[in-house]
Amino acid sequence: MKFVIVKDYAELSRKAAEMLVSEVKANPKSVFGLATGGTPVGMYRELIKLSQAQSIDFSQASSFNLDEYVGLSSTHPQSYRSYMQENLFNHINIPAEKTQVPVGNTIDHLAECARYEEAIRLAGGIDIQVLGIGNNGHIGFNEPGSPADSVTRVVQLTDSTIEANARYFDSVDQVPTQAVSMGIKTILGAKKVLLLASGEAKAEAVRLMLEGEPTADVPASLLQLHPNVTVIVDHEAASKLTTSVLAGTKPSGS
Ligand SMILES: N[C@@H]1[C@@H](O)[C@H](O)[C@@H](COP(=O)(O)O)O[C@@H]1O
Repeated sequence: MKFVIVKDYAELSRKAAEMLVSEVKANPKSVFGLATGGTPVGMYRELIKLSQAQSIDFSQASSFNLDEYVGLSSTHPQSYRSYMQENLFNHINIPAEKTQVPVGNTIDHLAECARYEEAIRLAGGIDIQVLGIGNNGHIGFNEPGSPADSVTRVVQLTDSTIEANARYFDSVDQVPTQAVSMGIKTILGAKKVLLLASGEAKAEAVRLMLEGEPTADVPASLLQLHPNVTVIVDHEAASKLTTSVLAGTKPSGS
């Protein structure tokens, strides 16, 4: 696991965007795994800036988002599809039909989840998966207890996740209680993973992710099982790490 501490959110956003640009420059047909939430907003902003400044071509690229709320239509302002359109897709030349976000308001969730897994497989798998991290260590919407062999499925959101995400809705009771989410196995199937964490509220989750054994109780800790993970955190998110992690002597085997 490659662990990078940066001074602040601006630097984190720049570094992450530069990694995605390198990816598409090296392979114009890159398959991106994308994330939502507050953390990657700055990365998308930087990515748009770099793309415009350097005329980066996404016309052959494709993308798969981690998750979507159950019950929200793609045009709902708080859907993750709307988020992606506003924060990225409307501003780069990735073809609309090559951007995939799970459909949250289908009548047949099982079929949608199976279709999504199959679409990732047919695309040749994800080249680089971007992740944020929830305060409770979730990745995508894989809440504590999500098994390492889980694939795309409907998941129940925990109260803490619903409360944390209520800031995007008018009130907490408008936050959907379920989501369609890629599973841990889906995420671990990506060739590379890039996890971003910023701010003190993430410090404990970052510590639990990197210290100790991989466990389903802290879904992000299962990333220790992946051979190519880059974690970029700012000083605040790194503030609870022990010196052994900071010195690069832990986690072992990565
Ligand atoms: N499903 C998303 C996650 O993908 C995201 O990582 C997490 C943290 O969000 P934020 O970056 O806003 O703290 O929120 C949501 O639950």
